[in-house]
Amino acid sequence: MAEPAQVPSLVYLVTGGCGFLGEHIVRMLLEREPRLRELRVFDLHLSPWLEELKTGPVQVTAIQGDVTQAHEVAAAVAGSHVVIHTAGLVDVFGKASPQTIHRVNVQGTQNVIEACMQTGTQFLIYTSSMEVVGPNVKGHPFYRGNEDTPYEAVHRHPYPCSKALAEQLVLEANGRKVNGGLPLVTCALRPTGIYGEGHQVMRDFYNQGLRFGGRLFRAIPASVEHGRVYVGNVAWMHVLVARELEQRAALMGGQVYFCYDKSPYKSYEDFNMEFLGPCGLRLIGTHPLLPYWLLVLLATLNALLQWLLRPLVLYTPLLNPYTLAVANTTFTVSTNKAQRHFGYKPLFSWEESKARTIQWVQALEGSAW
Ligand SMILES: NC(=O)c1ccc[n+]([C@@H]2O[C@H](COP(=O)([O-])OP(=O)(O)OC[C@H]3O[C@@H](n4cnc5c(N)ncnc54)[C@H](O)[C@@H]3O)[C@@H](O)[C@H]2O)c1
Ligand SMILES: CC(C)CCC[C@@H](C)[C@H]1CC[C@H]2[C@@H]3[C@H](O)C=C4C[C@@H](O)CC[C@]4(C)[C@H]3CC[C@]12C
Repeated sequence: MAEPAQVPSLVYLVTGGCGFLGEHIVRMLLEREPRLRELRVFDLHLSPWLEELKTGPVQVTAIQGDVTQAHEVAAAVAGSHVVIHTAGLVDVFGKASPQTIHRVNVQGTQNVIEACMQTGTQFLIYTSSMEVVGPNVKGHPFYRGNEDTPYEAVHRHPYPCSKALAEQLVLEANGRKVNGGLPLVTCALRPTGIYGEGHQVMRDFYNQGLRFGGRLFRAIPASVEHGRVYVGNVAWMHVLVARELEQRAALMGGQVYFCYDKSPYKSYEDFNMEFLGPCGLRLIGTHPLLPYWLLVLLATLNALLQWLLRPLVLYTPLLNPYTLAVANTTFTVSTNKAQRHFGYKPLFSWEESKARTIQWVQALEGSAW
């Protein structure tokens, strides 16, 4: 006998749903979650494209709100079956103060957890990050590691510190009783460097290349491997976890999963050139054009300039001591934990991921960016 038609009955909430990853999660849910009755998109800044999503069969509710405001979070969470919490300040460039990063990423996550407890929402998926693990302050490489690989996760920068604290809150909340007496089931997903349509850093590299006559100048040794993952596969993993978490709560609850796909291991710059090259840019140099000590000096000068200019203007270059250190430290993952625990397989091949990203960069040419 055919399966009874699944009556759309579920309410999902995506915090940060208007961001780079959030938008892909929202669109993926509408395309691939047939049980959805309502999709709530909660964000500090609502995007115009949300309006076009309101014409479909699923009720799309746009909620302008701030995760640091507990009452706003509780109102958005109330009545939802699943919360995907991806809102956050992804700042390694000094745009926000350490206090603000902590308030949004840590206190905001605590507010989401408390809202689930108070309103009886049982399932919470948190978008964590590779940076919860590393690279650490000692610059230790993490080479083709997995969720169980021993690694000294020691951080000083506000962003990785905030992600580590937030992830810990989410995992510790697993099993606590929500209103109504049922257990909260949580898990955390750790993407490595996400790329794809809408990636701001990729835009910055592209615009920098255009400013230098189509040339980018190598600053990172080609031997330093960085793990990257396509945004569509990260979104797909979120959708899959949200679907499987109820049936596999005993196995998946309180777990962390790296987000991965078949994207090749390359240096950060060489990987970017997979997309920027076909769009006319050239990476000059087979080795870094400047010695590392000079890059450290330039990065330090950038940090000093940022501090001096802050009362007048926000100066946030790509190169600073932290980004230089991260870029120069190998960090790649090799795991199949997500496949073993909930049957994850990348939705997009490397070829498809590459083609989609190139198409997006090419469309940037005439854009206002
Ligand atoms: N981009 C990456 O490479 C990457 C890698 C690993 C993990 N992550 C994580 O993925 C998540 C999304 O990252 P992204 O790259 O899409 O960033 P993004 O900045 O594009 O999206 C974040 C969204 O959160 C919203 N937001 C920020 N502060 C808020 C607040 N106080 N209240 C409500 N909404 C708020 C922003 O408006 C934005 O729409 C983050 O948690 C980040 O730590 C990103
Ligand atoms: C030599 C300099 C010009 C460095 C330029 C590259 C630099 C801006 C890149 C290199 C590595 C990038 C980070 C890495 O992909 C992982 C993450 C974790 C994620 O949670 C947020 C983004 C972040 C920090 C990337 C930011 C940009 C970085 C530092």
